[in-house]
Amino acid sequence: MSPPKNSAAPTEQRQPFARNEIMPLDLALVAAQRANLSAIERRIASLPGRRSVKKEAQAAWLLKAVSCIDLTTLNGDDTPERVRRLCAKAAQPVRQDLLNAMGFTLPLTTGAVCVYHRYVSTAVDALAHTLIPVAAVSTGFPAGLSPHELKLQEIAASVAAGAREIDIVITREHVLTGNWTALYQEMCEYRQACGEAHVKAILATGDIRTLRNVAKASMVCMMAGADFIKTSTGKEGVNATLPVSLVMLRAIRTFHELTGKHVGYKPAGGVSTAKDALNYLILVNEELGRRWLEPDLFRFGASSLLADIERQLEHFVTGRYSATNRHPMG
Ligand SMILES: O=C[C@H](O)COP(=O)(O)O
Repeated sequence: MSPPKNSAAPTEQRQPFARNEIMPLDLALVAAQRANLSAIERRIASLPGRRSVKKEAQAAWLLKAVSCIDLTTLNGDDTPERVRRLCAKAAQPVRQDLLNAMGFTLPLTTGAVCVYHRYVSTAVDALAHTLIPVAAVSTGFPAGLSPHELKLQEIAASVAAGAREIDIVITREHVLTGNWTALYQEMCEYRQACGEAHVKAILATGDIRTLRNVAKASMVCMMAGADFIKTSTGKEGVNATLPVSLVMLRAIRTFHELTGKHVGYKPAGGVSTAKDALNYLILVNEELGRRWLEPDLFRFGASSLLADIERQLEHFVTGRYSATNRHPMG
């Protein structure tokens, strides 16, 4: 895989964010969604063997990955100070001496900082000198079982506090009971409550049991105006995986072929190594093409991925690995 040109363009030069729109629910299209498990497994098994990305190209791809990270803290013991440290890391994600040694001169930031609603204003203040957007997990994250009206109010509060991206969680029950109309209705209301803020629909794929459900839920959320579809909260038993990603990327491709709309993709939860990141980038590149490898259409939801990427970049520059604790996140 050749290295990306313009690996991590400054935010103001990035592609303008496209918006999806609400379209009518097409239940026949939902019913037509399939997932062939053995074909999916064969496709994923072929990934690491067929493509290896080495040295300079790998460093370029890892810088691209950094620009697509939603740098995340979603813990019960989060504090304003932790969020401020995370924001500082998002604004300078890779040490300047490493960037200098690689001859990398473009500004580099993460794609966003992702926090609970409580810390949106803290993050907005801490990032005020940057163009980095704040993403809020709203709608009763992670289970999504708060009363519907409260979920809509939480979205409105996050937007009012300055969140430019809202990561909503769907009600898994709607998928598990095949109630696609309820899922569509819910998602449409979330989309409307977000206003100008971009909305990412978290499917919680580890909870919805089958890849066919993943394909159908992806399609319903896109019809209901989701700007991104996202795998997981990071709190399910199983979070982002490559097979689930393949199903969601193909749903995005089908939706694009049918509507011309570009919907983004966000694998989240458990993506923690540079090698993982490269596999996801390769899969997205092969399934959707380079257009989807920009921060307006691709993000990693990750709390610890950046530390491993920085470690690998340090190894690329110095030939030595440093301890993970030399790359604190927050
Ligand atoms: O949306 C992001 C996830 O919650 C982050 O999960 P992680 O801590 O496994 O990287």
